[in-house]
Amino acid sequence: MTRWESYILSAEKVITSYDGKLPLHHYLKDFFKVNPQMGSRDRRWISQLVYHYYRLGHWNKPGLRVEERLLAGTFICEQTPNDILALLKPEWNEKTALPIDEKLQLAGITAGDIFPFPEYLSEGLDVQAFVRSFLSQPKVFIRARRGKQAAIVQLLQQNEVPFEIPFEGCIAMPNGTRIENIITEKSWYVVQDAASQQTGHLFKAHNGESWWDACAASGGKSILLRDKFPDVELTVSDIRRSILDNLAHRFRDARIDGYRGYVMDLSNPFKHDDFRPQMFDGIIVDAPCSGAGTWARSPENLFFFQEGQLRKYEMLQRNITTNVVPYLKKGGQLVYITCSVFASENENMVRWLETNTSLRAREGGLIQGMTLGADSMFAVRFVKG
Ligand SMILES: C[S@@+](CC[C@H](N)C(=O)[O-])C[C@H]1O[C@@H](n2cnc3c(N)ncnc32)[C@H](O)[C@@H]1O
Repeated sequence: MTRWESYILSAEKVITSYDGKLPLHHYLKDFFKVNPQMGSRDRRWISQLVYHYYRLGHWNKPGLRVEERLLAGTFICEQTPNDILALLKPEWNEKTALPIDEKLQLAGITAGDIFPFPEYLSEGLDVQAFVRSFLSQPKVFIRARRGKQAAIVQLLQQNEVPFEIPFEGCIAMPNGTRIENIITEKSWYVVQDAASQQTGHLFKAHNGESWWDACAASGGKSILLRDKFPDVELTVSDIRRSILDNLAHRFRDARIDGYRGYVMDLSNPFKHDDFRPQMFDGIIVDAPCSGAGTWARSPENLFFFQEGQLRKYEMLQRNITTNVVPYLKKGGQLVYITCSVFASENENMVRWLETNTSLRAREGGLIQGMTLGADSMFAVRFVKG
């Protein structure tokens, strides 16, 4: 058996045992841990094959074999000839540099095969660009902090790292760039997708105000808020202690201090001695969601997605947002964010909140990241009437 055939076999092994419950990169890590004989080149190729497989989303046809789909994925997603196609599908190997639409046609795959849910998408989304975005790994973005852009740029140039600056403070680099080895001072930057950085335009705080990042995760939005408004009083919460521990670690690296952190499940109405009605000037609800705007980074979620899951997210988003509104001052702001491109989690949720709560939408909408090689998100700023 050639090295390439054994890569295909290993990729098949991963795919047939993987059920989508763990993030794919964790699953692959565990797979390689129990297969220590595989070297770094083997690991890279097997991972790439598996990712290519999932990038084809919901494409299927009668009798489609895993190997056939792995080869189709490799043809569509790789831009240069490679040994796998040379051995197993030579007629495609010389065509890898063709435009993506021609390659899809040659492989007999349509955008609708990959993503058969266009009717659920948010208004105004460029569907073709969205589906094409699944077929390559997005870039990695950092946000330069506290006037450090020039110093970061100098380091990137010294290390011959190709980069772009799509807008002030945002630096895009090829995926896989080992930023931490190049910029060793961790407080100079945060890793944050371009779309996520853009949500900050809706944070219209005033210094001294009290803000609550209600679904804080590791604190990406909180750090953005504090960078813009260093004197904002910050409260953060999330559903699990381990998440807040990660946040504490990230805040230390970012030199953010003086905040209050709470473990809270906001899907049910709650009472807490430290939370009084109308105590916050601003609330950020970066809600749990389908994550569809980030599927180019995690194509396994595209593969396992079923439209029935949307209802669960819709209910969670309604409940979390409704449960935090009483803690917002009259005239205060709530920024609702998802990394989804589905209408039910985005504009339909805005309509529902306007009908069922005292929130009134003021500005914002869909942030399409595809042309930048970034994620897509949705963010709207409400004011409480
Ligand atoms: C999209 S992430 C937030 C990302 C974060 N704001 C950032 O910028 O990195 C959504 C977060 O909501 C949290 N979450 C999920 N269900 C929740 C619940 N019932 N109550 C509170 N938080 C919840 C998740 O644990 C997750 O960390």
